[in-house]
Amino acid sequence: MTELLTDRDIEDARLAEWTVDGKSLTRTVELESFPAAIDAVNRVAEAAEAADHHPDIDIRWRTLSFTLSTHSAGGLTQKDVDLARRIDALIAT
Ligand SMILES: C[C@H](O)[C@H](O)[C@H]1CNC2=NC(N)=NC(=O)C2=N1
Repeated sequence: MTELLTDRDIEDARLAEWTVDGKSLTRTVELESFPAAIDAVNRVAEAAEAADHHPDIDIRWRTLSFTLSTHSAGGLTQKDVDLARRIDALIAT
């Protein structure tokens, strides 16, 4: 099983756009339009499936919220940090 990260590990990862609640990481982003938001969701979905690690995604018109947690570990792992970085790259404008 993948190991849980410490608070220090998460700080050191410097995920500037993400907020941490202890057991999950969240980033909310506003895209330029609803189709642009859906395109972003599709890019993230493809990366998530390839990594076999899946975010919770909330879609509200053109605002997306991604919430990351490793359910099988009961908290944050390196998989979440890696996926956060992938999401940052995939939604960068
Ligand atoms: C079998 C497969 O690896 C697991 O079901 C994966 C799939 N995607 C997952 N995604 C997330 N976020 N947490 C998990 O524990 C998880 N488990």
